[in-house]
Amino acid sequence: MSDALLKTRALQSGYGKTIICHDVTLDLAPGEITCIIGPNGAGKSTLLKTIAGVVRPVSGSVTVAGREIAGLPAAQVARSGMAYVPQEANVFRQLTTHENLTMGSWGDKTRTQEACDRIYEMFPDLARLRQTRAGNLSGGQRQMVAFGMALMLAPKVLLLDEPSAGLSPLMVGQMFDIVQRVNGEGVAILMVEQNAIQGLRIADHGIVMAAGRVALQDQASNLLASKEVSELYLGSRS
Ligand SMILES: Nc1ncnc2c1ncn2[C@@H]1O[C@H](COP(=O)(O)OP(=O)(O)OP(=O)(O)O)[C@@H](O)[C@H]1O
Repeated sequence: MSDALLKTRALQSGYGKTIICHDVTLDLAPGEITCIIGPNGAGKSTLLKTIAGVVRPVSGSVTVAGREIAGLPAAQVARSGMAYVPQEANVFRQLTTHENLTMGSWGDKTRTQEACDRIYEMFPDLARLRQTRAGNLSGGQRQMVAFGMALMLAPKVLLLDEPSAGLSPLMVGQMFDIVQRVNGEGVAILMVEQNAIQGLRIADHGIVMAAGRVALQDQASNLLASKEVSELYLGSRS
C-alpha cells in the first residue's frame, strides 16, 4: 500500500541486547483503524513504543506521511503528527484533569480553549472532573485523560496501547465508541488490544503478533471469521 500514512519496514527493536520485535512491516492507511492482537509478551507494546520513539529501533524504518522518524526522540516524533497513549504512567497525577490537558499546549489561549472544549464534549466525564487531580481519578478516567492529552495535539495518527485495559465493561464500550468517533474525524489509529474481539470489530485491519513477529495480517473481518485465529487468539465468544 503506497499511500499509507504510517509505514514500518523491517523494524527491529528491543531492550539492551535482547531483540523483541523482529522484521515488523506494516501499513496504516489514512482514516483507518488497525488493531494489533496477540498473546502476552508478544511484543505488541514494544512495537508501539518503537514507533512512538520511546524505544530506539535497532534497524528498519518508520515513516509518517513519507517522513522518516525512526530513531528520532519522542518529542520530535510528536511533531510528525503522531500521538501516543501509553498503557501506564500516562498522566501527571499531581495535576488536575484540566492542567494535564493544557500542559502541552501551544500558548494560544483561544486555540487551547477550543481544543479543550472538543475534548470535554467528547468525554463529558472529564468536563465534570476538570478540577480533580488525576491521582484521585479511577484508572479508566485517567485513561481518558491520557487519550484527551493525545488529542490536544490534533494528531493524524494515534497510537493507543490497550485503551480498554482496566476499564469496567460499560466503560470499555464507551472507550471503543470514542475510538470510533475520533477515527470518524479522520484520525488513523493503530491500537493494541487484549480485548481482541471488540478491538477487531471496530477495526478495518488486524495484525496478529506472536513472538515479536507479525504472524498474520488481514482485514479485521477476515481475522474475526478465521477458525485458526479464533481458536488461538480470540478466546470464547460467548
Ligand atoms: N523495559 C523492558 N526491559 C526489558 N524487557 C522488557 C521491557 N519491557 C518489556 N520487556 C520484555 O519484552 C517482551 C515483550 O513485552 P511487551 O510488553 O512488548 O509485550 P506485549 O505483547 O505488549 O504483552 P502484554 O500483552 O502482556 O502487554 C516481554 O518478554 C517483556 O518481558
